[in-house]
Amino acid sequence: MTTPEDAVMAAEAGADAIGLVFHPPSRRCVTVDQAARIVASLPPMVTAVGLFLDADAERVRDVISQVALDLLQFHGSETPGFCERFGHRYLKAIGMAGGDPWAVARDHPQAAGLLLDGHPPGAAGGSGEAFDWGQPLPGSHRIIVAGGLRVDNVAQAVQTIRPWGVDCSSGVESSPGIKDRRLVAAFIEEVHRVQRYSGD
Ligand SMILES: O=C(O)c1ccccc1N[C@@H]1O[C@H](COP(=O)(O)O)[C@@H](O)[C@H]1O
Repeated sequence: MTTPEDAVMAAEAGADAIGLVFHPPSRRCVTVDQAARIVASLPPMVTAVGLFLDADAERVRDVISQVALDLLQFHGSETPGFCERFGHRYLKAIGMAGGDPWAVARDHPQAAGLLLDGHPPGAAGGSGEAFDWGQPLPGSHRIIVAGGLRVDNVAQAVQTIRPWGVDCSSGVESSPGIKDRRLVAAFIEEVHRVQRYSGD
C-alpha cells in the first residue's frame, strides 16, 4: 500500500493485513512519514506488515521506531539472528524459483510464518511471478502464499496448498503501487468463497 485511502479501502473490503514496502528500489517503497500516516488510518484489528529486503539493522530500527508495525517481513538473505533482534514477530519470505523452503524453515524456527513468493532468491518480490504450488512444502510453519496471485488463480492456490493466508500485490493493481478497488474487492471475495467451499 502506498496511500491511506488504498489501505482503508482494502481493510473495508476485508483484508486482514496490509503491507508497506521499505525497499527503496521498489516502485512501491514508502517513506517513514507516508507509512506512519497509512498505519494511523487503519481500522483496529488490521495488521500492518513492514517489508524489508536485506536492509541494514539501523534502517529497520529507524522504521520501527516511527511506524507502528505489527509484523516484519524479510525478503532477502537475513539470518535468524538478524530477524529476531528487533523484538517484533516476523515472516520470512522465500523466493521459490530456486530457493529451498526446507532449509529456510529449518533456519527460522522462530518465524511466525513462511511467505512463499515466486521470484528467484535475492530478487525483489512484487514481480507477479507464481511458483509451482504442487511441490511438497514444509509443515513446520504457517504458510502464506504470495507471488502472482490474482482473482482467477487464487482459488487454485488455496485448494492446492491450503495455506494460512494469501498475499497479493501486483495482481490487484491498476499500476505499480496503486490498488484497484474493484480488483481488491473481487480478490477478497474469491478468497472467502473458496474458504467456505473448502470448509476451512
Ligand atoms: O512489491 C514490491 O515492490 C516488493 C519489494 C521488495 C520485497 C517485496 C515486495 N513485494 C511483495 O512481494 C509479494 C508478492 O507480490 P505479487 O503479488 O507477486 O506482486 C508480496 O508480499 C508483495 O507485497
